[in-house]
Amino acid sequence: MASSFVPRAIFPYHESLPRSYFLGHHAAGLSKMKTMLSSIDLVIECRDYRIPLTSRNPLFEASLSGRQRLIVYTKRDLGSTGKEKDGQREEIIRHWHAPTHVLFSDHRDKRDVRRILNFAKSHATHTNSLAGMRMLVVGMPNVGKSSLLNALRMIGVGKGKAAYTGAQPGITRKITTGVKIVEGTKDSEGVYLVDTPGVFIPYVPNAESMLKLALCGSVKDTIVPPTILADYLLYHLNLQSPDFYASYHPPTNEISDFLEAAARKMGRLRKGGIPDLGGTALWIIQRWRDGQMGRFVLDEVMEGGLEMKKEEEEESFCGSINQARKMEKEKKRARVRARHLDGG
Ligand SMILES: Nc1nc2c(ncn2[C@@H]2O[C@H](COP(=O)(O)OP(=O)(O)OP(=O)(O)O)[C@@H](O)[C@H]2O)c(=O)[nH]1
Repeated sequence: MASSFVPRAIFPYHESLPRSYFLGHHAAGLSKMKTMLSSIDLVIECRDYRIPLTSRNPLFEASLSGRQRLIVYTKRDLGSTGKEKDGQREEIIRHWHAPTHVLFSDHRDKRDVRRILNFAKSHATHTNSLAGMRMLVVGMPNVGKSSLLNALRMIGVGKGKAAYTGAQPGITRKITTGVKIVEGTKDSEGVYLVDTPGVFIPYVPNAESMLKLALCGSVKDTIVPPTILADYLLYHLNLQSPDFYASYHPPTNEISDFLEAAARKMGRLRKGGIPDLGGTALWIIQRWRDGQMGRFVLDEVMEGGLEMKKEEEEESFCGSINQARKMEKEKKRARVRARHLDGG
């Protein structure tokens, strides 16, 4: 019965989860961004509205400082239902970043896109450059950079898609040439936006952050086992409301029961009628990513939350790529040694 159901208060710790997804094209993209910085007037840094703390990449702070920044929290439609508590959350987030300007966006909402465009235009009037203004859009993989670029171009100059977008991370691999998003005038060439590849954090400070990033699509779906990810989603669904999955199963903390019932209901069966749990897990996760299984935020947003996050990063050496790689290798070696000792 729903009334007697008690959701899990904490999610079990999964030590074996990978904590790194820093790929070659992430490192290459970041170094190219640094070399371009002198010709850039404004950096638009995208973060995911559902994980406003976890999708912050300290590498951008370290590498792209010295340029004015606009922080855009993307995919607002997937984390907000426009209620009072959403407004309060956004106020706290604005407060975290003051005096840096913050905007929230759903790339299909013209008002949101216009707000970003207006910010770019007002920045351009202060730039006073005959050659036009160049902006860089940066952020974690799959956060919605290319979708935002396309939306700005459509509203700004009425032109169609200039960048590929996709449900998996890593669609943009290279830095593009600038795309016009605001027409020029007799005094200026207009505003150009440069798309960049998503850059992942060198070392994720804890296993739960990795689960959040994976759930929001920042790492490929092959990196974290889908049933663990679906279990993490179930944990959050239960904290919000088990009603979100009422058409598949009554309230439960048992991921295998839930996936089995959903697989049977959707006819996702293997040979011999065995439920396809992995495939069903991915399907459920995708439904949540599409906003069809509740719209909510995974990070706890509170005053002082950003400062606490920065302290956590410093403790876990998040800014040091080499150290992170070394730690990851050492952990792998320790796991292999432990397996040998167990005779496995
Ligand atoms: N619901 C919703 N989906 C969005 C929004 N912005 C982007 N998406 C979706 O998120 C996915 C990733 O978007 P992209 O624009 O390709 O992300 P990216 O940051 O350029 O990805 P990389 O190529 O990894 O750098 C796509 O499926 C988009 O349709 C948004 O505001 N709301």
